[in-house]
Amino acid sequence: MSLKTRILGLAAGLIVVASLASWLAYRELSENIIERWGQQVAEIQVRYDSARLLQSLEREIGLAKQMASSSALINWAVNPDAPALESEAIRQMESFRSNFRDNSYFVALLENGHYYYNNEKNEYAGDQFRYVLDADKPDDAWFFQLIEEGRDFHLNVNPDTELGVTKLWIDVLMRDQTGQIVGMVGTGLNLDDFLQDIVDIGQEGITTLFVDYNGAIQLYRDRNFIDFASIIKPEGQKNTVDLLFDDPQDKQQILGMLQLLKKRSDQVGQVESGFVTVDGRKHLAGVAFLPAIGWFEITLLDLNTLLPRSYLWPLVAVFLVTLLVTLLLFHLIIQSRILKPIMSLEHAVEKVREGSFDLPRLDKPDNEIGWLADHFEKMTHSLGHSTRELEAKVAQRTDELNRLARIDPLTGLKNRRGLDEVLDEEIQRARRQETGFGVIWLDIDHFKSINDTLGHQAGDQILCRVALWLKAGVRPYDHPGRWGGDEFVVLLSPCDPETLERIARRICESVAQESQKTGTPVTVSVGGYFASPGDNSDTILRHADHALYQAKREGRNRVRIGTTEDPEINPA
Ligand SMILES: Nc1nc2c(ncn2[C@@H]2O[C@H](COP(=O)(O)OP(=O)(O)OP(=O)(O)O)[C@@H](O)[C@H]2O)c(=O)[nH]1
Repeated sequence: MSLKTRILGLAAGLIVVASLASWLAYRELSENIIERWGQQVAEIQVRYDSARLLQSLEREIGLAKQMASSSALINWAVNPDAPALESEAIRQMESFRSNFRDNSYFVALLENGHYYYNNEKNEYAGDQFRYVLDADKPDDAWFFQLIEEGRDFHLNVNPDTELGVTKLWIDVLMRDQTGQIVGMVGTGLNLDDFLQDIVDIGQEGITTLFVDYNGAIQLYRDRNFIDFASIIKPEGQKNTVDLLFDDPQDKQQILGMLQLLKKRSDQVGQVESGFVTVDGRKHLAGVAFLPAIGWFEITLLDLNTLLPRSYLWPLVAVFLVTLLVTLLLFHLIIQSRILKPIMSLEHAVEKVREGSFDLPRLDKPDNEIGWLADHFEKMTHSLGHSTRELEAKVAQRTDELNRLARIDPLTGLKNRRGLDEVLDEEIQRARRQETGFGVIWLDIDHFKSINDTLGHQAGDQILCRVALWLKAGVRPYDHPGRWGGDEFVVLLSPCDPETLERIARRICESVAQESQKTGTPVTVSVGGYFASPGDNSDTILRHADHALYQAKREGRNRVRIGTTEDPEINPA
């Protein structure tokens, strides 16, 4: 796998991991934010709803308490059979009726159980006495229960079957100067209007309900859940708040909150909150205690409706786009700053490996890779320079060796190999140009005895001298050489037979004359042969050697020129 693929794979892997981590962090964070926000909203909402409820009830409760402390009503309750007191009391009741929001009231006397009532239509004018409360009638149990409990104030949601109305009743006990209970007064609020105005305010995602000390539902948008006549129901038969929750843990949680708030009832404005599931949807529940009426307010916020997670999707989109742009930028930077320079460097290394020091243009970014490329370029230049220098030296040495391999070390003339090469060249040239060339073969006479008498070193000296005289006796473009031992060969080109003979004689004579001057006279026997085009080296050398042999045989120190018709060479 290439480096590019690996780096891009690694980058993609890292980005996937980062995205995953970011997504988890986003989920955790968004949940956290929504929860914190929800808790704040729940607390504000529960306080707001409580304030709205209390605001709408406070005036009615105050009026009802005022009515309960009216002396005309108390006096009458103590003496219910006195007609004067009754008419004064009814006058008082009617004056309160016009002040109550519902324009209705009720008065119940403990002494005789008489129940008085009039409504906003003044339907029972002059006939306010409606019926007698019966302790044995379940519908009237509320009255006797409240009297027994001795609670001075109570809110009660109850249908009055006698009157055919369902109201939120405000019940206040009437006491005489000694504190004895003498009756009960109050007013009612139309339940449907109340639910619509205070409880079911139509805000999507927000549910408000009120429960009493026992958790019995007193006000809720769905009337079927309301625990009517709660006060007279035994425990276990009440419609309690846990009916709303499917999860037993939620029930426990809410009931726990009610207990806690009840304990802290002296601390004003306390709110508890927690998550619950209602109708399969997660809600945040805010709970507050309303000591003025002895109820709890519960506000349920459906967070998915109030703040759907889709609101945060633009954030996710921004994140994803940023991620993609980052990946693209990362790719471009890695490509231009690392991968391209590395690839151009690799290409250059490959060229050097193949023996070429002419580098292509290298990418050199201002980083470690660029510096490496620069070092490599300089190193390659100096390597190329040294290699060229070395190659030149090797070629020079090789030429020198080649030259030395063709030179006789003692005399400095061509050796046998050198002579062979020149002979081949001359044979070729003769063939090409259809011209002949001359060959001289000479041998020092009696050289063995010179060696024997004067010594080998003196012999060498004579060989060197003969070489010098030989060189001096031929033309600059001729090729003198030492064939081996005391034998020398000269190739004459261009040449004709006359020149061959003339030069051969000149050599023979100059050796004899010059050696005289040295005190060690020597002579040479010389064989010559004029090679014709088409002659090969064997023929040529054999003829020259034969001519030399003849010169020797005829007494030495003489020249013999061989011919192609020589019967001893060509016996046929
Ligand atoms: N000093 C010296 N002697 C050499 C060298 N090479 C060969 N010789 C000697 O040269 C002599 C050649 O003798 P030949 O050519 O056979 O005989 P010659 O005595 O010259 O007699 P002819 O040729 O018949 O006149 C031998 O004794 C070799 O040992 C050399 O490099 N230096």
